Amino acid sequence: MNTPFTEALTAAARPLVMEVKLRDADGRDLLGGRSVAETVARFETAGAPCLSVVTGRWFGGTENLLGEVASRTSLPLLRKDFVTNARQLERTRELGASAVLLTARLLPASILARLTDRALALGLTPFVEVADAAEVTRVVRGPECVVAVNNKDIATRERLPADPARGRALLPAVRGTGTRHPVSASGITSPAMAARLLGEGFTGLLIGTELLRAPSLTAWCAAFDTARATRPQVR
Ligand SMILES: O=P(O)(O)OC[C@@H](O)[C@@H](O)c1c[nH]c2ccccc12
Repeated sequence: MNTPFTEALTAAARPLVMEVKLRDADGRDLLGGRSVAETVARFETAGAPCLSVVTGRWFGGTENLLGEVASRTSLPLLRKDFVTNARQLERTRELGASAVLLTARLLPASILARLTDRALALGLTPFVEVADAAEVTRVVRGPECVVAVNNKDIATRERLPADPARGRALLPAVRGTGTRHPVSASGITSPAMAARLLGEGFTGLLIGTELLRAPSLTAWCAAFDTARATRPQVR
């Protein structure tokens, strides 16, 4: 099943899910003096196919933030939060998202399966985040999900540096779920790293901090395009 979120990601020249996140895990501001509206406009101008909105309060988010972003753009939106029940999924839909983060680390297998079913029934793409091989085995309905490898550890509130080797090791298992959208998420810190992950076989990337902090998004995207063009694709 294709949804606006997966369609946009598949069709994108640059398959980057650009993230609106107000603060990092230590409470430091990430918008750099820009308003939410300006941040959304900046991502749209850079050609983002879809956006992620962090509503989790660890990162300064609220449900209102998702509503605000939805009122500013018609791009498909992913809600990133620690969703644990069906009511939150309904609310996510009401607020205008088209995809929702389900964090395998936080959810027992039966709950992950139930929330995946419920999200799909509501027309939301499950964006299932995994961090190890055991979590990958708990993904259900893989062909209808985005399956994202989180390069950071949510158990340490993502404070430690990213481990891109994790994605490389897990990619075959992630593909084995049947997903058409293996994504690499978190801790992507340069255009070269982003290009390398796509070269390794990820079909999309989720990037927050690095793009929010980039002095020029145009320059970042140009460097990314150059890095991609000079890297052979290994598939
Ligand atoms: O800013 P980064 O390192 O590019 O990471 C983005 C995103 O993956 C991160 O914000 C995130 C990963 N898992 C989450 C769960 C809830 C909220 C946010 C997140």
